[in-house]
Amino acid sequence: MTSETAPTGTVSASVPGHVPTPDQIRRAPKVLLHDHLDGGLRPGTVVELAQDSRYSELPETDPGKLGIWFREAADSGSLERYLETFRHTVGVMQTRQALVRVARECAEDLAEDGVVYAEVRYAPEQHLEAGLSLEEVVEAVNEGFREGERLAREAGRRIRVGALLTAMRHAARSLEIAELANRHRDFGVVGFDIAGAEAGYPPTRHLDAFEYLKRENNHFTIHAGEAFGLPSIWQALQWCGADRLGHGVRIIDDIEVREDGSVRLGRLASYVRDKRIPLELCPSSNLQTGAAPSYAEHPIGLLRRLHFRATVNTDNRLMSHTSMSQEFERLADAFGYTLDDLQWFSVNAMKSAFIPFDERLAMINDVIKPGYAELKSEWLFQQTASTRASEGSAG
Ligand SMILES: O=c1[nH]cnc2c1ncn2[C@@H]1O[C@H](CO)[C@@H](O)[C@H]1O
Ligand SMILES: [Zn+2]
Repeated sequence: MTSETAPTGTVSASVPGHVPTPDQIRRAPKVLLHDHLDGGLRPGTVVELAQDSRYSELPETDPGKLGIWFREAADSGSLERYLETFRHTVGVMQTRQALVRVARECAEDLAEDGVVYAEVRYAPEQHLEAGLSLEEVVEAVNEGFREGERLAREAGRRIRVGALLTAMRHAARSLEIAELANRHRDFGVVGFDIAGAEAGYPPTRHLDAFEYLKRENNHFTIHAGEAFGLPSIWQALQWCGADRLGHGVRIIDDIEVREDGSVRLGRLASYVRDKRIPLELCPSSNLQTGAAPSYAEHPIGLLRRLHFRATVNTDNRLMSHTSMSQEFERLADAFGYTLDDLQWFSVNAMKSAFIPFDERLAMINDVIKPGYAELKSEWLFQQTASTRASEGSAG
């Protein structure tokens, strides 16, 4: 497989340290591993679905105001309060039509943003209030993703979307959801996850689900190291056997940066880095829940320099008012990332996806690398043209 390219600061010979423009970032092929279906609805869709289903609890009925409400309510500094906002999105996602629509729009919106591969997660157990079965929920979401992929293709964009089935960590249905994920494997579902409030709900509560998935040779990620620190990450990896960490940002607590700039990794941080455990980092979400103070101080800067298998993700596009392009833009602003850095994150993410290795490799070699190469060569020729023009006007 491809090597993980040079660390920050070492730019390739062909492209000097050029911070990409918003347009280049949007056109760059991006890979998204951590995005919640119920955290990414269009505000206008929430309003319309609420009208259709006579859901009367929305705090605002104007789409613009509702979008702002979600962002502000999620800007709470605590994961628990952030999660309260999902009551309204889950509230309007209880019928087959609503699920198909939300999934279709999700695929379309991601494709429009230049995402070429996405794993989108949701908790089927939260969509049963109007009488759907777990199977019907999964079928509706899969149908929506397939429709969205098709509509994106018709609009000249390419995206592939896989689903991750989430079990809620405070509930007790994880084994059932793991079995559901296993039944729908190869039919749109690529893995399993647990989410919800972290403190007080360690991943080991769900050991039976993880052991079942391991026996089935299936894949899973675990939300860990977001609102709670190292013990949660350690349990997720060493007790539960997670393939990836949802967030995992608190691994930073096991890394010491000394005054002279040298760095010492603890045993757990070394394990995560050396075993190439993918970190599904979500910068904007972390700022809202208080897991990081600012983009510039977000641990992703250090984790990238230390060659952790870091990936960039949106978590909840509605609550964080973000997109993959936005996350990349914020990081490029904060850390001066170039197209080479953005390619590194995208290749890291593609390597860490739950689809078969040959398909990941094809995405890297046939889609991601050529996409970045195109942008870099475009920029190179623009540079040559503008240098010539300025030489011309000077002479
Ligand atoms: O960042 C997060 N940490 C933990 N749980 C989350 C996060 N974002 C969303 N959810 C939870 O996952 C459920 C299924 O998608 C959502 O309903 C929400 O409760
Ligand atoms: Zn999440």
